[in-house]
Amino acid sequence: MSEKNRLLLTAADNLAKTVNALAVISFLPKEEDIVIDTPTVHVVDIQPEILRDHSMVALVDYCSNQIIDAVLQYKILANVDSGTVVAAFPYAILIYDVESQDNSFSVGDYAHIVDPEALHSVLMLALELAHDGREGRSVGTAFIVGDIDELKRWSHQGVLNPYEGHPEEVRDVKIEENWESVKEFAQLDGVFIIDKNGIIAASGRYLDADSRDANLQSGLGGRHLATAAITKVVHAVGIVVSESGGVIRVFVGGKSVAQIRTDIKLVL
Ligand SMILES: Nc1ncnc2c1ncn2[C@@H]1O[C@H](COP(=O)(O)OP(=O)(O)OP(=O)(O)O)[C@@H](O)[C@H]1O
Repeated sequence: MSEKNRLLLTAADNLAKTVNALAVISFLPKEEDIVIDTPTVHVVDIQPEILRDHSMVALVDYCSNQIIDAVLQYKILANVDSGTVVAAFPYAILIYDVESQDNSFSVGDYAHIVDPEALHSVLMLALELAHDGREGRSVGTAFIVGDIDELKRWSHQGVLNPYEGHPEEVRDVKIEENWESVKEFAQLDGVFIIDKNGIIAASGRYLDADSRDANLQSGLGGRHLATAAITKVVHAVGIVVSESGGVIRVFVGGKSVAQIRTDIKLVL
């Protein structure tokens, strides 16, 4: 690690201790030879060097965009929704409040619809799918979590349901050992429907809610429209992993309530 990066990380550590931060989010190259006291999260898949000769304004713009994306992912990975983090960039150190307006989405906000632990698990899974895809290919799917009787009523099976007849313990999204099969079935056409406690009822499911009224940003296709539409008629939270965009969107009440860009990846 260059001497400059070592200094930046040490300064970030000191600042983190002063403001009692939850973590240092490091946008510096990850190397093993420096360990700081504050828990550190490394951001990978970024190329800050591309901004080496840019203006101060461009740098600030870059840092603020990156920190918004990183903190949204950090909130999911660490399962926190309040507190402060310190971000260390090659050019700057920022103190950032995880509750800031850019990151106001919080799993607990939807506890009246979905068990927060179940929603947290689905978001973790969505992040893994968005980052890693499946067998080298990007995968798009959606998880609709909520009132399962209503979800069944507003959807139908597109292909045979691979979860049919299986016991709850292999259908529970809160159990990490079950994620491998979820990732496998995410390649099927259609979506997952999941009850409010995180028990998967079906995958390969086609949503029948009328999406003609869904008012989403242009460029979003059938999967996003259908997910938005079903959350308007059913007490449910919809999480879409886009196959084409590297973005996870969360829908409630027919509207997008969070947009998580996944072109950067955090490593704890
Ligand atoms: N009503 C629906 N219910 C379930 N799945 C759907 C529905 N409509 C579309 N899909 C699924 O979404 C897939 C992608 O469709 P489309 O490209 O139009 O969606 P999109 O919103 O642009 O998603 P992405 O960003 O992942 O490409 C389809 O192949 C189909 O599997």
